[in-house]
Amino acid sequence: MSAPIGPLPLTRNKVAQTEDAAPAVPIRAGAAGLAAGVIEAEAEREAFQAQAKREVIFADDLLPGVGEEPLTLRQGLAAGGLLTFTTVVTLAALDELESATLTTLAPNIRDAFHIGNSAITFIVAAASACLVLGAIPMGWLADRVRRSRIIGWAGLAFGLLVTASGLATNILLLFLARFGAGIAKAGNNAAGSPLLADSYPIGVRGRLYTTLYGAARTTGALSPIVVAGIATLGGEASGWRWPFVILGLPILVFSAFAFRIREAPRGQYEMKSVLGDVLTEIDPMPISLEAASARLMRIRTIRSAIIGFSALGFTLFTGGVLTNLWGDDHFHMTTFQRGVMGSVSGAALLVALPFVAPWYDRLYRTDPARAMRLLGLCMLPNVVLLPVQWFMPNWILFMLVGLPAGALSSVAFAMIGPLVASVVPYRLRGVGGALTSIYVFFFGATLGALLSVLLADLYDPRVAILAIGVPAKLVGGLMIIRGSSSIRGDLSLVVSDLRDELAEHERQATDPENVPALQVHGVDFSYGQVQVLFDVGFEVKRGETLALLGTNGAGKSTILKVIAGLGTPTRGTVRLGGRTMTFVSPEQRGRYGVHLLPGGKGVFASMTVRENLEMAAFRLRRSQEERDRRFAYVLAMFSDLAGRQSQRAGSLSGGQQQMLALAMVLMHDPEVLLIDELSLGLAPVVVADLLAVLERLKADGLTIVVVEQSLNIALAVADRAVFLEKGQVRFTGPARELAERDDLARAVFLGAEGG
Ligand SMILES: Nc1ncnc2c1ncn2[C@@H]1O[C@H](COP(=O)(O)OP(=O)(O)OP(=O)(O)O)[C@@H](O)[C@H]1O
Repeated sequence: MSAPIGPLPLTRNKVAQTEDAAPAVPIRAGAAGLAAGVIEAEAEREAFQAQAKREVIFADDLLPGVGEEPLTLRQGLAAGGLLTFTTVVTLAALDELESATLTTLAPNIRDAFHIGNSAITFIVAAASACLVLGAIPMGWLADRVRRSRIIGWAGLAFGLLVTASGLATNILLLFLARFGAGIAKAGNNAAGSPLLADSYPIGVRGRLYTTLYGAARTTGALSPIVVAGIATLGGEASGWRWPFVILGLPILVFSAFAFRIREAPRGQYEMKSVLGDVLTEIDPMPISLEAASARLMRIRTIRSAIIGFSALGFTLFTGGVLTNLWGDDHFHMTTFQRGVMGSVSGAALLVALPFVAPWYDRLYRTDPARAMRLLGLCMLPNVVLLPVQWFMPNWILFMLVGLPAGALSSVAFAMIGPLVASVVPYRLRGVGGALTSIYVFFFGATLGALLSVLLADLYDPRVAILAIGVPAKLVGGLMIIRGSSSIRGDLSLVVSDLRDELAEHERQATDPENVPALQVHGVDFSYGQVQVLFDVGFEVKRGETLALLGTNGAGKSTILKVIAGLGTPTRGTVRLGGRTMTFVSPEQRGRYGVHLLPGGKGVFASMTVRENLEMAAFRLRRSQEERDRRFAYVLAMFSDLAGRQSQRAGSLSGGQQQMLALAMVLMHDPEVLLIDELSLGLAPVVVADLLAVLERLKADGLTIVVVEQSLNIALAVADRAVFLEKGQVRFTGPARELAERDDLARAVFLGAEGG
């Protein structure tokens, strides 16, 4: 179902544009009065923040994937074609089929290369770490380039390196091959998962991801037998080489299929569901890992899922080992019996998945919060089942009680993928998945493993499981259940982002000539837990100068930082020339022509004027011609500086230093120039010189956003003005009109009128 676009049932509370939105702090006598005033002002700020922060929640049937017609798995697969699904799942299964090579063959490899136990243990550990570490670069790539190519190339590399591991002539080569294989293996996980989300309808995601997970888990469980079987057939001396060589080959073959996968448009099912149409972005700007992570960690559902699943991950690495150790020590189980126990547990997961996955999909269609709660609820029975299991008198009962416990945990893990995919902005799915696995595996599983080892060593495996596993399942389950209350809000964010994109798309289609140079739409920004920008939005036309005015602490500098990429908004979009720039790094923005002149001292005091300019020209070091051109331009504009090139910057006057700082920014040839506090603390005559420079820049076609404390200066320089108060836009319009708004103008004058 696709939702019609029309008036939206918003519940965001807009603050009325009245004078009393900016209450003055009462002036009292003495320190006590001042303290009371500050406390009162702080309380007011918090109340204001709580009010302004209220969420936008869309009606359920406007959320992506909610209220849609039920789909069978077959129908879902038909929508995206079988090739994508079969290739991703087969590669995941083949990847896991070789997963036990190193561990199973460790003694043979140790003997073949005459190394010690510690060396082979180190190689096994390093190879596992590479898999997790590889997730981040692969996830980052998956958000930038065609995912089918990542799967293809990473698969080929993985297949080759697996095969090469079997041909290694010394331990260093084997180590390098496993190191590379670990990183390459992350490619299919990191790119396959977002590709599935974009290739198949939202209504079958639970089933798709669980099939992927189930296939990988099954072949992973079979891996030791397959590896040991091939090695045995291969003979005593070089038998260990054969599993690598043989298992690498099918990976190579299936990786070749990946190149034939059609690259699904990013976010297409969210767009179809919310907008009824698919928008494609031509030449998207590259996403920065830092900005993507910052945004993702601000999504409450993701935060809860990450904490919840990391807690669950505490027994991920060690649960199996401790179970087997207990079976051996306590029940004196034979190797065969332990093998049976392991296989039966694996089979229990395969029995549980076909029930829970469609259930998740069904719940998600009607109520995403309940779908998320289901995952948390899957964990809670473990809180009771684990103690019962670990006090069973014999191994059969130990195994039987362990079946539902293990299956339910695994089912919850299998569902991380669809849950994360639903709330992550579609541009960030690769990094979103990678970040989740880093947390779950590194912080959860590794920390849990260390604690388990410690407790198992000090006491016994049962104490380790009960002391770590039980609280971990309780905390994990409850965190996920608690997090379910935020999923509607986070899905609503997905909807508002998509609607904003559609509006922009339509606008660009109807009026391509008038795409603004800079757009800031619906930006929320927080420093830690303190939100300082609320739904801030404005546009700047090409060649226009916009003044940002406002009271102290209103958020003017912060919005400039958001535009320059020095802060990632929790919500909202920044566009440059109509292209989304929200998640682009500050360096990249610089390359696209966005430059910030920050407030305060912006020069290197101990260096000369020339050296400062040379520093600024560093980026142009490869083009002497361009460098000379910029020097000539800047020195012509700042003739006073031209005559002081050998003078130390620290010995210049405040005004000259401000000129030099501006000159340094201009060395970068900006298209959009952001200036924070242009005139602060400068003498009127210097300010007049600066204004003349700005006039020239305007004449040269630069788009300028300038933060100004002084209304007079803003009026002198700007075409339009935006007035911010307590993080909200209170006025947008011609600068002259702002001067006529007594209520707002007074706030500036009462703040710091300098000009
Ligand atoms: N790095 C930071 N960490 C925490 N809070 C910050 C940080 N920088 C600014 N703030 C807070 O964010 C709010 C907005 O600050 P910002 O500097 O953007 O305001 P401004 O309008 O530029 O104010 P001013 O004109 O006084 O510089 C203020 O309450 C400020 O105290």
